Amino acid sequence: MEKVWLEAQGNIEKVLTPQTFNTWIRPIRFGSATSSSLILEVPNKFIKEWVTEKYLAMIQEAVSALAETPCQIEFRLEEKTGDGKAVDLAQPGEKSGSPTGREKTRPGDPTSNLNPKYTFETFVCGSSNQFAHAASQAVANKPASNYNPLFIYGGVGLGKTHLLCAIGNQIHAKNGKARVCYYTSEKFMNEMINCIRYKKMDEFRNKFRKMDVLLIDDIQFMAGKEATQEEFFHTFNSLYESHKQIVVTSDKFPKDIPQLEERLRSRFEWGLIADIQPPDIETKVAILKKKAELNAITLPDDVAMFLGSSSTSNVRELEGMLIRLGAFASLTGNEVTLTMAREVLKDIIVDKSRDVTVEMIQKYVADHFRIKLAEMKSDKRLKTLVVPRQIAIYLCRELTKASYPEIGEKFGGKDHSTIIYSMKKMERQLTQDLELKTTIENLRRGLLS
Ligand SMILES: Nc1ncnc2c1ncn2[C@@H]1O[C@H](COP(=O)(O)OP(=O)(O)OP(=O)(O)O)[C@@H](O)[C@H]1O
Repeated sequence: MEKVWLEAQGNIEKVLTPQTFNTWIRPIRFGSATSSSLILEVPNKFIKEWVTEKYLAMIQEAVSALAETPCQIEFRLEEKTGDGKAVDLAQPGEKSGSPTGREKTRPGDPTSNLNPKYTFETFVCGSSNQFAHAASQAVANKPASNYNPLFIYGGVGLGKTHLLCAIGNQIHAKNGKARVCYYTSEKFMNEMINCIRYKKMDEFRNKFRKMDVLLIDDIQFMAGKEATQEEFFHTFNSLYESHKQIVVTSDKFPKDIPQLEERLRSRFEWGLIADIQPPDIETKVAILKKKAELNAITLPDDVAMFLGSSSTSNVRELEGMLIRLGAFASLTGNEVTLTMAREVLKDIIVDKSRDVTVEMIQKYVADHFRIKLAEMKSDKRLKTLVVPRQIAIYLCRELTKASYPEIGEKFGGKDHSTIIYSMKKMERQLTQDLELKTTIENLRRGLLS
């Protein structure tokens, strides 16, 4: 039967393009046979899946014709000649590959594309990204082991590149000799085009295929670029078969990337797919605080909250606002305050407070303290009424554009000097009373949500 298979392969070669034949059919080897079935060996599960889907009928026909009897075809994964285990990049001794495998990374190596600031230490983990964070850490601790490929997807500016680089940086920190390559898919494509132009494709292929870890950012840019996908597909297979780690990021789930070849899509789905969701307010605030610390910007809690409550989930945009505030503060020699933040960012932050009215605040605060609206507006001096009233006045000033006289008018016709006095008192108390501060923050958050 082995002869039958070799002959069948020859016949199939005549009807397929050389590229297709070499990719899918040539690697298939004779395994064993019975009178009515043929077991063929394929080098990996990707080829097995693809060939079963696309070429099984053709192979069956070719073999049955030569054997002169209907023949069942079964594919089996080839036994690896090596140990078949994942390479632990933390153990330099286990590495195989090209003679340059033990060399230190040199300037100009693709590793130098990694942003050194994007590490796990600088990444804030919250409920929105904890799965992707954990998966990335697992991959960084044990590359090419459990999650290969790792596919990270999520919206714009949610930290995909950060995690991708963190994986690369950690692997590299553990083992300086690991060949870690970070590329955006766009750069991969541009470099490939140049190499085709200058007839350097062998160099291009060798460069990627000798990597221990390949990190490709924004894979969705490969959509519709057939030649790039084809090249990446071969790079992928070559690395995967050599037990090298592949991590890709995308703004979409594999099946939602338009014009992505099925064979690539299925490969991405073989491994682990981890998503990053938009951060909640708490995570946004925690990220802002971390970024402020890293950039030596003093960021008061109320300002962090103000930025965190803005409608954007894009962390890059939040970071931009923070840097702007920091720059403004340092240029004017002032501290970052809420008033300053509101002024400096008035064109950027879609200020939800614009929708908040004095009446809404009065009702919300009155409900919170379980007092009547009429009591809120009255002149009664009971402490149980004075505190909510002063808090409401403070929030009116903070969240609405109403002037002191307008606020006074809506609080039972009080004079504007009473409102100013109330504001000043509240500002003073806020510097000493943490409980009051928390109450106001919660009320503010409730009003803006
Ligand atoms: N959880 C986080 N902790 C700390 N920084 C974060 C976090 N998420 C995002 N960032 C920061 O936000 C910025 C944008 O992140 P990044 O570039 O990784 O986003 P992305 O998802 O790759 O965006 P794009 O879709 O545009 O490629 C970076 O400066 C990154 O450090």
